[in-house]
This record gives sequence, structure tokens and C-alpha cells, in this order.
Amino acid sequence: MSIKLPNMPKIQDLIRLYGLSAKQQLSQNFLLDLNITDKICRVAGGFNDCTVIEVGAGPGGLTRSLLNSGAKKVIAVEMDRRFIPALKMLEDASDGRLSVVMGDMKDVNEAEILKQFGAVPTDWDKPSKVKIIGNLPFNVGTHLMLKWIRQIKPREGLFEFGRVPMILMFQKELADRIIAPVSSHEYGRLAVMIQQECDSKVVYDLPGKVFVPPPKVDASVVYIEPKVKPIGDLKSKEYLEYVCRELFTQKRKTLGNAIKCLGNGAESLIEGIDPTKRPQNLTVEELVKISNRFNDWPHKKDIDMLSFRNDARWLRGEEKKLKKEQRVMESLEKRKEKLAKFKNLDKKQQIEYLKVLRETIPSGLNLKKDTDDDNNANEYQVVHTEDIEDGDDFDFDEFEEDEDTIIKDK
Ligand SMILES: C[S@@+](CC[C@H](N)C(=O)[O-])C[C@H]1O[C@@H](n2cnc3c(N)ncnc32)[C@H](O)[C@@H]1O
Repeated sequence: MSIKLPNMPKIQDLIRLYGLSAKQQLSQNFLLDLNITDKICRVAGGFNDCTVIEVGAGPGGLTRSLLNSGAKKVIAVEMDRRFIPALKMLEDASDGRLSVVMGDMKDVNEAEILKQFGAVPTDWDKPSKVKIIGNLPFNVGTHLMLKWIRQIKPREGLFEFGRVPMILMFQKELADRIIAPVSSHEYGRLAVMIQQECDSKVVYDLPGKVFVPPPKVDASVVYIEPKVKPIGDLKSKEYLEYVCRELFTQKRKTLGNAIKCLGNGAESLIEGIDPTKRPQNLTVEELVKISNRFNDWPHKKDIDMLSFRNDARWLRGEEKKLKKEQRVMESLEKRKEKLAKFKNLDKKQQIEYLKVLRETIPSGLNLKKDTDDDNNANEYQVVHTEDIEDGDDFDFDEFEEDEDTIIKDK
């Protein structure tokens, strides 16, 4: 059996041949440069002799690299039927190593499909020979990732086959939240939920311009692998999720104050943990401890209805936040352009500009009456109050508060 694919038409040509335009509603941004897809396979640790589920294969760029990197079997799942002929062409050339499955990954039973294609389970303490990879729309990728994370503890689905690594492409800001270390700005519920059971790292940053068509945002490839032994002996993932949600929405409070939201007498849940810490500074281990105590606490609220079923709403909230961040970045870019133009005007023009268009004064510049010049009290000076840097005016806390609002709306 040959490891390398025979010569194939370029993906760009297949796209032209089959008239495959990118559908915006499916967030179709393709990777057509095989140097990049090859590199993704390398930084993900290689796929030699592995059985791989590829989610959202599209025109098949990454699929080709997976096959060329020696995968024993690639199961490519794609829901958009327009891509199936191009993928089938690849299947025909793959010497039986590629199987194309048309369908929505959200409806696919991973364990069944892996059994069907002959995947073999690996012992939990060994690196798994089964892997899952996908470059998916943000909401689909996060939905699937959370579903898979929930299957780790009971070792269901994918994890009947061992510690299956999940190699997923996400918007960079979301990837940063997944891998965020304790006390960092991005550290929150998502980081805790994932890091409690998995090792996660960003293995490759991809600027938006490498995709076709290019999205306005950058992406990162995240490698998430279940730990041999999770952090702490967690009693309930739902309670950990609940405790994190409640505490991280009060990031500015000390733990001693924030914990009160769990009920009267909840202070007992943080015994032995520094009450002057902020929720952001609590390690995963400490949060597991609090959640386990909450689990055994006779006074806890009944949170059954608040468990993971809220994911959909939470994800919509996350998506909204990222869109808002994007809008802020775009308006910042516009203001920077305006500022650059403004700086090219002579002083008189600058003053006129600022007088007439006060409401569009670029950030960092203002008019000040020239009080040093007694003879000409009406003279204005242009003053720089601050320099614009990336991220100025970009109050991340504002977004955290948005999340609070979204969660409390439930
Ligand atoms: C961003 S494109 C990436 C395509 C290809 N992997 C690449 O890197 O060029 C995402 C692909 O996932 C597919 N897709 C989106 N949601 C899906 C789902 N729920 N199940 C299966 N495929 C899905 C889209 O049709 C699209 O082809």
C-alpha cells in the first residue's frame, strides 16, 4: 500500500471544476495551500498508522495531507454535498485509506463509525492511535469539543478508543481561552472545564490571510489530549461548571465575597483556600475542591436545570462576544487610518478639522486653548493626550460583563 497519494489535480482546479463557492453561512474558509496543511499534520504530532476522523473536509486539502502523512485510515465527514464528488475522487486515489461520510458531525456516533472502519482501542496510559481533527465553524467546533469533553470521564464515544487527541482550529481568541493559564486574563470557565481533564496547547497560529476566502480573524490550531489522570478526583462535571460560572462572573470580588452567591454559609466550601484571592487566581485543583464540597453540601441549590444544557445559550453568548470584539478591532483600525491621514495635514488644517468635526476627533488628539499666548486667547493647539496602541479602548472586562448578562438571562 502506497503512503503517498498519486498526482492529483490542484484543489483550486477542483474548486473551479465543481463550481464550489464558499458558503458564508457554513463559515467555509478553506486551506488550499498544502504546505500549510502538511505543517498542521506535523505540528499535531503526525498521523502515521493512525485512524483519523476529519470533521468538515470541504474540498479536501487537509485530507490530502493526512493521507500523505501516513494515516492508516481517514474518515472524512462533510455535510455539504457539493464537496462529495471532489472528496470521492480523492477516495478513489487513496488505495482504500479514505472513506467519505456525508452528514452532520453533530449526528454522527463516533464510536460506531470508528468500529465500522476497524479502529482499534489503545490502552488509556498509551498515546492513542485514533485522532480527530477539524477546521470547523466556531460554533460547531465548540459544540463538538464540549460534547467530547463530557465523554472523557465515562470513556464513551471517541474515548472508548483511548485518549483520543482532538486537533481543532479555532478563532485565535477562543484558542487563547482554552489554553489560558491560571491568573491570565483569558482564564475562565472554558479553560477550567477543559484543563481539568486534558492537556491543551496551541501548536500553530494561522493568520486569517492563509484561508480562502480570508476571514477577518486569525485562527489557531489547538491540540487537546485527555490526561492519563485528571486533576483532582472530580465528583461532578456539572457542579464544577456551575461553580466556575458563578465565581468567574464576579472576577473583581475576592473569593471570600464571591462564594456567598452559592448560598448562605457557603464560606465553609473554601476552607483552607485563601479567601483574599480573586476567582481568576484559583487553580483548577482549588476549583475542583470547591466543587466537590458543593456537591456534598446539604444546602446547595438544585441546579439540575442549569447543567450543560445551557451550552447552546452560552456558546451563542461566546459567539456574540467575539463578534463584538471584532467590531471594536475594526473600528479601531478605521480610527488609526483616520489618525494617519490627520497627521499629514498642516497645523491649520488640523485645527479646522478638529473644530468642525469634534465628534470624530481621533482618539488621543484634542484641542486645547493656547493659554500661554495672552495676545491670542482664541488660538488653539492640537495636543496628544495619549498614543493609540492596539487594544486601546478595548475593555475586555466589558465583555466579561456581557457574559454575566447573557448567563443571568437564562
Ligand atoms: C472552514 S471549512 C474547512 C474545510 C477544509 N477542512 C479546509 O480546511 O479547507 C469547514 C467545513 O466544515 C463543513 N461543516 C460545517 N459544519 C459541519 C458539520 N456540522 N458536520 C460536518 N461538516 C461540517 C463545511 O461544509 C466546510 O466544508
